[in-house]
Amino acid sequence: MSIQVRDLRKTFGHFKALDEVSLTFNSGELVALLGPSGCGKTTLLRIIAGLEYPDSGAVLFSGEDATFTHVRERGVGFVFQHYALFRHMTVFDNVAFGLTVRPRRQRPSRGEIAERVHRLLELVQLDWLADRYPDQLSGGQRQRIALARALAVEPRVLLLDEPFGALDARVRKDLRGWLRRLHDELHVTSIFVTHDQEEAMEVADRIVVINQGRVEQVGTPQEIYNAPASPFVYGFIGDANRLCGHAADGWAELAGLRVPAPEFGQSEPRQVTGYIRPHDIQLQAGDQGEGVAVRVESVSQVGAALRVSVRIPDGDTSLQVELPHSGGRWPFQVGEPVKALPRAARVFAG
Ligand SMILES: Nc1ncnc2c1ncn2[C@@H]1O[C@H](COP(=O)(O)OP(=O)(O)OP(=O)(O)O)[C@@H](O)[C@H]1O
Repeated sequence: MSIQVRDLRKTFGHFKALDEVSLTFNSGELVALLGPSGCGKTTLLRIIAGLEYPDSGAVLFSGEDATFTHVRERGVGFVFQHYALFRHMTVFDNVAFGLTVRPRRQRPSRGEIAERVHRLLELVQLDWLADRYPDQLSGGQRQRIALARALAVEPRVLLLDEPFGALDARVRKDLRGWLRRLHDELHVTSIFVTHDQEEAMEVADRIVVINQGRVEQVGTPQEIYNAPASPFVYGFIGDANRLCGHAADGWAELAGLRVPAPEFGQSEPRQVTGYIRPHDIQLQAGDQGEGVAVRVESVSQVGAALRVSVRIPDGDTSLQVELPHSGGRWPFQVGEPVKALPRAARVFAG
């Protein structure tokens, strides 16, 4: 099922939590709502769920207005960060819950419920825990059971609010891969909230970047990473060197680095801010050749990459550079003069 939100606004007192938010979530897509704390992600998710109503604007499910449809009638499944499974119920009964509380006429038979619960427990690979109680599970297992429980009622939409937020880094990483695979199997339209850019990049088909209640950019993880639409997105997604300078005649001068700036064709210099990814800077040993002369400040190896910090002499600007490194001796030593040449940059006014 597709979901559309149109011109959503929501205020709490004088505070604008959502400001003219319009988005389309395609049927069967897995979309991440990504942004810093307090930007409005959860408010948007709650409005889609029917747990909150907007001040104005509309929510459409498969093209039909569902803005004020009751949460029970929307056919949504939820998983929250601290999803309280019923402590006095076994895993089996927790997953069966949504089916057993249905009115008699809509309720599947006991046999059908048992079959569906076991199928879901197999899907989340925890069938062997059916008789345990929530207190006897790890945090990661609890979230998988919470997901099985949300899926039991065959929701048309799955909404996940920081589902792995409370888990440690290792378990989070495992569960991300697992969620992606599960989604590929089920294709339920799913929206998940996260403030973790790596999680969004790894799991989502598309990412919606939100800042202060407004949509900054929507795109695939590659689009968002390779072509950030605003300084905010540059600062929020991936690492970037941020440099101030001036631009005119199609070129920008950023702390001594000269980069193309085709949007600034005017002859009067304008103040700009440029962003350069660490892996978009080339380093060449010595003081010959193209680029700006810099000095190596520090070198460290992180996995298969070499992180080099270099200092531009006229001022106190440091550049972070990332180079692939397959082992062996480091090509640059601290204190050495090198030439830095940016291969790609993006320049914004101001
Ligand atoms: N019921 C409420 N009453 C007053 N203010 C609220 C209410 N719910 C949310 N807010 C405010 O609206 C803003 C957006 O909140 P929201 O929970 O949507 O942010 P978020 O992006 O999900 O943040 P986080 O990642 O920290 O959960 C916040 O500043 C929050 O304090």
